[in-house]
Amino acid sequence: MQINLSNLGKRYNYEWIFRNLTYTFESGTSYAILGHNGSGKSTLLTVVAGHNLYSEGEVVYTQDNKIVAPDDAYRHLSLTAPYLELVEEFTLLEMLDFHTRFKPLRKNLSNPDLIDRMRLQRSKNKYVKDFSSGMKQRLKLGLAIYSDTSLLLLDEPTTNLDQEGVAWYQEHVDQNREGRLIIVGSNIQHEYAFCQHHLRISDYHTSPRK
Ligand SMILES: Nc1ncnc2c1ncn2[C@@H]1O[C@H](COP(=O)(O)OP(=O)(O)OP(=O)(O)O)[C@@H](O)[C@H]1O
Repeated sequence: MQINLSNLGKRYNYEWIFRNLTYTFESGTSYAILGHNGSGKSTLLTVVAGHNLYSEGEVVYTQDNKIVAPDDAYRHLSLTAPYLELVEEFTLLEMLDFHTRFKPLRKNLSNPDLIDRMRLQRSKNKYVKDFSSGMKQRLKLGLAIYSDTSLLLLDEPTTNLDQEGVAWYQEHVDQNREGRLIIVGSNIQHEYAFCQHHLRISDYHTSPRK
């Protein structure tokens, strides 16, 4: 997946979050969107994911040299973010069955294989609502990283993870980078250390922002 942003701008009410953003995210490359709290990292990620409307400019998605209609872009992407909820009423096995009906897994992994990779074997019949916050984060990351998508969007990926969880994230994202466009929204170096390019969202502010 390649994404071209042209003069992109997003406004909430009368406040411009970013403006005049022209940038190309190349396929097979990893990018970090950097900026202080409230600078607009999540806003840009949700706009790129098509979950949030932009106010001006253009977003063009290209896959294998063919333009992807914006309404179809969601088929090619996976996103994880603190504000996205899991289905709490499912057990882990039910959650995976549900998710993989819409988003098959990479590398012909089965659902039990993914549970092994997430190191959640002992919790396969546990309800998601009874997971710890770190287990929920590992589940969200596992679903995103291991979905068979060419665009991986990671917003604050190590939220709620301990040191072992951070190492797990780094290992698994590294094993699943090849050929994919990855965009990380973050302020924490260990979340985006693997990214070749950095986009500072404050470069696209129209005035100082709090
Ligand atoms: N739905 C909304 N309506 C109005 N303003 C919003 C909305 N969502 C976000 N904002 C504003 O947009 C700005 C950017 O928020 P955003 O969440 O994108 O920042 P961020 O860089 O991801 O922050 P953080 O590092 O704290 O997660 C903030 O001023 C925020 O208040």
